[in-house]
Amino acid sequence: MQTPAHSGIAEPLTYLAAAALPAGTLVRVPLGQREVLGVVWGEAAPEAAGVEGPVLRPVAAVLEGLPPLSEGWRDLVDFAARYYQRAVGEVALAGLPPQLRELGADQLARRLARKPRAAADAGPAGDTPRTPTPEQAAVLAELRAGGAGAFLLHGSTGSGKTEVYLQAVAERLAADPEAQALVMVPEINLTPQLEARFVARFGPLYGAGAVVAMHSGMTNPQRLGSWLAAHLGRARIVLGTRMAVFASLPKLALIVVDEEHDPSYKQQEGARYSARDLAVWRGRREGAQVLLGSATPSLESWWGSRPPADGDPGGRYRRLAMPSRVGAGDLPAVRLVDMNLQPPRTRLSAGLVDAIAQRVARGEQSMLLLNRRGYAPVLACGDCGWKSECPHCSAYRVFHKIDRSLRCHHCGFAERVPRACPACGNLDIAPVGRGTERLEEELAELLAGVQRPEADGGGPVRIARIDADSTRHEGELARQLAQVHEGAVDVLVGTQMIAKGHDFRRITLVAAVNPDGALFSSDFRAPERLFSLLMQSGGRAGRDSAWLAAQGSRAEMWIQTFHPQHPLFGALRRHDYPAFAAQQLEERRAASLPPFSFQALLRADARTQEAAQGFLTAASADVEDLPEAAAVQRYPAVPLTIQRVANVERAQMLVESESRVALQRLLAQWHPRLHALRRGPEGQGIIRWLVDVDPQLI
Ligand SMILES: Nc1ncnc2c1ncn2[C@@H]1O[C@H](COP(=O)(O)OP(=O)(O)OP(=O)(O)O)[C@@H](O)[C@H]1O
Ligand SMILES: [Zn+2]
Repeated sequence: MQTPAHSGIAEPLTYLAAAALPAGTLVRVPLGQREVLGVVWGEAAPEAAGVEGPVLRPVAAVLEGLPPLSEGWRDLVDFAARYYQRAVGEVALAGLPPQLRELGADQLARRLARKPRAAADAGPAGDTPRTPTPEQAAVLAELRAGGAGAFLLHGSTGSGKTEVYLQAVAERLAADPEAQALVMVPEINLTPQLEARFVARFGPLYGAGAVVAMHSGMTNPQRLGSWLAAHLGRARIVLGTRMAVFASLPKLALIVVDEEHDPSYKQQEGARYSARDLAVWRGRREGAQVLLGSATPSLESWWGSRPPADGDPGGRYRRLAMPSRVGAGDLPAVRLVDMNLQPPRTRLSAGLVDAIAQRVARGEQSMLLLNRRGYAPVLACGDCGWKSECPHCSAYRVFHKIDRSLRCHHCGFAERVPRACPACGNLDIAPVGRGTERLEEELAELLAGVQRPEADGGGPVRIARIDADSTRHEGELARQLAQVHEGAVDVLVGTQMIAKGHDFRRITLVAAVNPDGALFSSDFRAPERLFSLLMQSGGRAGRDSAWLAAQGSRAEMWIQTFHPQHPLFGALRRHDYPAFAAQQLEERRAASLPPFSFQALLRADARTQEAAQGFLTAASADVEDLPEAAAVQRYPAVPLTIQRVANVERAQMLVESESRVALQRLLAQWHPRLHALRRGPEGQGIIRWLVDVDPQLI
């Protein structure tokens, strides 16, 4: 069961039961004054059956009708808890649907008695498999022959990875009438298309209930429904986000991790697990095949799938490749615009505006990427130098013109834009820099004279914006994406939300307006993220090669940069992920960074930066005596990049080792000491501390 957070109780608690309960049984047990959900984790050691100490309390109820959670599932939870330094109960509970916690035994029995949806209502019209391209066929053959184990599918954007997933799943399910598949995607609401495809493909075969979704956008009853269907074996396919890695799938045969490089597979609170890494672990534990797919694999997975070479046995994953686009289309031609050669303060180069205008006139769509929402990141006074700082965070509040607000994107603090400078009264306060709102506005001005083709009804250019602001309301994102797919939009402006996975058919030009920021970040993973973001967004252009040819058009990716000589752009121009990866791995090896070393972050939040750092420094000294300490480097405590959020000071300490085992051992022994430290004088003023194993953001 879930014990109170940070109580330091990491192990299961012991209860009395009238008869032996098999491990994995779901029960209700008393905890303090409450009755909570629990999972029987195993039999208590005889001495725990308490000669001394408190009298054991009995189990309150057994959730009848639910088969016990499998040993494989419990092992997964045990491993995740140990590896990510959390309590077993916390991880187990996080892996179960929230509503299961609230239901009593009777309520659950009633819920289980409810009939599943009839197999007849198969939902939308079916979707027939396509004849695989030669590359798809080769990959499917390797998967068929490959058996259990992990595979990395490196497939270009538009190479038809989705079709490979669909057919690999179909083969598994057809081979065994009970087999189940788990398909994970980074953010399901970004790809409503995909869910529809799976339902259309498998609904007619196995009934409407055969495909269930699992993600945080669902209501609690929906999540319980999906979980039960999977646990009881009624669902054959679970399609979900990172949380789905904990789905109870008694007959799991295949796990697919789409866009395996995506940072959203890493949970950023509570147990900070990587769903991708757990998927690989789970596949190995359960003898299931694991298929990781991406056009730009994470460097960890790329390195992990290297072929054997002399003296090197190679990686643990088998690498599969689909370099070509379906329909023999080309990847977009990459054009770098040297912003040093543009007139000062140019935001959109004349060449780019012209290229967009031409495409609008031909009835093609363009897409502009700017990874910053709002109108302008800062509002400033030209007289006294006042800037729109957030009073609670070490960050500026962003100017949103639409509702004339200044909003902090870190703590949410929002105010109306002041009429005059709050510091000196000057009326002339101005936005500095630019976000998607402003880009949309400027674009409308620059393209004001452009007409759409008469054949399509003519009229002025239609610009749309997709970002976290424009899609705040339920269903809004799906509606806006549908508009783009229908061709009701000529130019789409947006943040990285528009870069991912969408199979847009009429986009022929993609532009990254200002990607330079990530080139010089202090986070060693920033170039990797930038490269994949650019590759991914470029991949939205020219996906329908037949239509493109009929248009007499070419797909292009434009990049505005002040650093056109940067090697990252060189590799991007050639669509050469392997070259980029090789260069990055070289640097990582030289600097002993992952995947050549293993990291964890110890973080402390406190009222003052001194307290936070002091706690970390003391924590570091506290493990000096451990035998592993020599093999695990602990760097000095430093403030986070955004050091203060909502009046809380944040500091972190990087912990690194070339030995994963040494790092894990040290962390395990550190845990109880950190709890003790928190209670002591060094813990004064500490609000919370946490450990992030294999951190993605440094
Ligand atoms: N064998 C095939 N025959 C015809 N069309 C196909 C085939 N396989 C895939 N397609 C089509 O090709 C397009 C691209 O496929 P898909 O979206 O799966 O690419 P992807 O590899 O997932 O790309 P990305 O990484 O950019 O998301 C889709 O419209 C898909 O329907
Ligand atoms: Zn703030």
